[in-house]
Amino acid sequence: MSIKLFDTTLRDGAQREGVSLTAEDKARIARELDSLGLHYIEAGFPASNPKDLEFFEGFDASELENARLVAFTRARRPGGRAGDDPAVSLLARLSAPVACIVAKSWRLHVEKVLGTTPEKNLESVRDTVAYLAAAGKEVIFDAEHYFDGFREDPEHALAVLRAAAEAGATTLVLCDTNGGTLPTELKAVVARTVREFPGVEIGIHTHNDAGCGVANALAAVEAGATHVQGTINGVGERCGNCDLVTTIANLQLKMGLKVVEEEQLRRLTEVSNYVSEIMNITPDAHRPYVGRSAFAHKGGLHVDGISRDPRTYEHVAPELVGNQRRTPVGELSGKNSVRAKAAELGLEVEDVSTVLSAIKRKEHEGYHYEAADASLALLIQRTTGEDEPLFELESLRVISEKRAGGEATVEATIKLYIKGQRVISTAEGNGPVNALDRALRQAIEPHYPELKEIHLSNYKVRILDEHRATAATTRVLIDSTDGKRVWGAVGVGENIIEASWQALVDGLEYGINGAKKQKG
Ligand SMILES: CC(=O)SCCNC(=O)CCNC(=O)[C@H](O)C(C)(C)COP(=O)(O)OP(=O)(O)OC[C@H]1O[C@@H](n2cnc3c(N)ncnc32)[C@H](O)[C@@H]1OP(=O)(O)O
Ligand SMILES: CC(=O)C(=O)O
Repeated sequence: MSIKLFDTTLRDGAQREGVSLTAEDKARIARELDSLGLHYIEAGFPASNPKDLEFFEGFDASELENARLVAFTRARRPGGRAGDDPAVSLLARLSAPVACIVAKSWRLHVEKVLGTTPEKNLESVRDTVAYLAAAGKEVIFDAEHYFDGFREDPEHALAVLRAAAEAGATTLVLCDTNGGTLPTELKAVVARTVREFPGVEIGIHTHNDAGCGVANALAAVEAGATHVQGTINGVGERCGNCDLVTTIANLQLKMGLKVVEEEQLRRLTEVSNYVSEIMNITPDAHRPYVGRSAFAHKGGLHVDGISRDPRTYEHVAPELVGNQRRTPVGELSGKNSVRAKAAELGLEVEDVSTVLSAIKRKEHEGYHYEAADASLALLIQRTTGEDEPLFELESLRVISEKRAGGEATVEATIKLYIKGQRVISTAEGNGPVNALDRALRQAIEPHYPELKEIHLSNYKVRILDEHRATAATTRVLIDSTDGKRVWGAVGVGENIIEASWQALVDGLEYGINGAKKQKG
């Protein structure tokens, strides 16, 4: 069975709250989706807004190697003529070779929203599809609210599809527009519809309002649908659409249906992250198959199993979808987790039990090493006596001053020994961490020129026991970067300056020693 993949990230996906794509963003995403081997890319609703029109007027559909470009519109208004309806006739003029037409298949909508009769609605469907087919377009027909419509009046829902098919639609797409249908019912309705239209391609378009977007699409394929619509990462209005990323992986790896080439499947993680990036959405680490945590094994028993055979705790190999296995270490880890993590960090550990006890003790104090590889590597080295501290601290002092009507100023003074030499350094900053960072760099940079390349890239504070109010323990996470890598460090204390200092020093020590090792 061959399945056609229809992506609507740029049309239905763009209806997600908070998303706004420029014509250039759409072009970039369209090229990326094309490289994934999708068959159709629905890039917008050109009659809706000037931005979508600009995209369709400016983008050369022949640039796409695999996919056909699709422009979307609604059926013409009841009582008129398709050629006179600007939202319909516009598609005939655009170069996109495929037109996707949405029309009502639920009587509630026909009567309440359009304020017309089922017969007039059928005329509108016939006229619109026939007009665009005559204009040389491949016409895909989206039957809006098909499952709700079928539940209320199956004959009417089927009549809408028949009108579209007779007028020249090549694919009839059954839409669970409100996303409330469950797989058992949906599968039965798809199977019945497939029987009614032998030889016609039946498609499925699902939403995720009942959490069944992907499950419903797969159920529809089992019932005979051969065209699947969805969006990358499931973006879409309300709770989103069927996630095409998960669906592609499931169709290919679980249902044995070859929908893309193997090397395209290995790009799934990259494409998912790329689309999140352009849409300015923080990628959910827990997305199936492609999330950063999708193959992260934290439980000690799990890491132990994985180290013997990955199939013990992985349903598929992460490499198949371009993802990778991770073994975050923490209080739930066992000795095998520490061995795996140390190997990942390039460290050798003989006495794993002592390191594991140190990690668990520190996590009990409030440290958390999952996002703090730098501090974890240093903890391992400190436990095994292999760390190389950059300096020895004598004291530090931070003064924050606020005068009435003026801005607050912060000054930090650090006294330390470096390579046997006592250094005193004072610097100002816009906050205590900034002032400490400046004073420390001033003191140690002459001895560690690598420091010039290292910058702080993120600073996060978390209060661990909020009920203790201002006496609460604070955990600080600092990310540092040398422009090529990013590493995290953690500090904990009742005093936010002390917690920040620990994370700051760990971040710099890990960065400088790593840079020295690389040079060496
Ligand atoms: C299920 C789906 O995802 S369908 C796609 C939904 N996506 C969007 O709505 C995003 C883009 N939409 C838009 O930019 C605007 O809503 C437009 C340009 C389409 C229409 O804007 P307006 O003309 O101002 O109408 P408005 O959105 O307020 O109301 C919709 C009108 O279309 C009619 N309508 C709704 N569905 C359909 C349909 N399938 N076929 C024909 N007419 C329809 C309504 O009856 C209403 O008519 P009225 O103006 O006579 O009251
Ligand atoms: C067409 C469409 O987006 C829907 O019915 O959900």
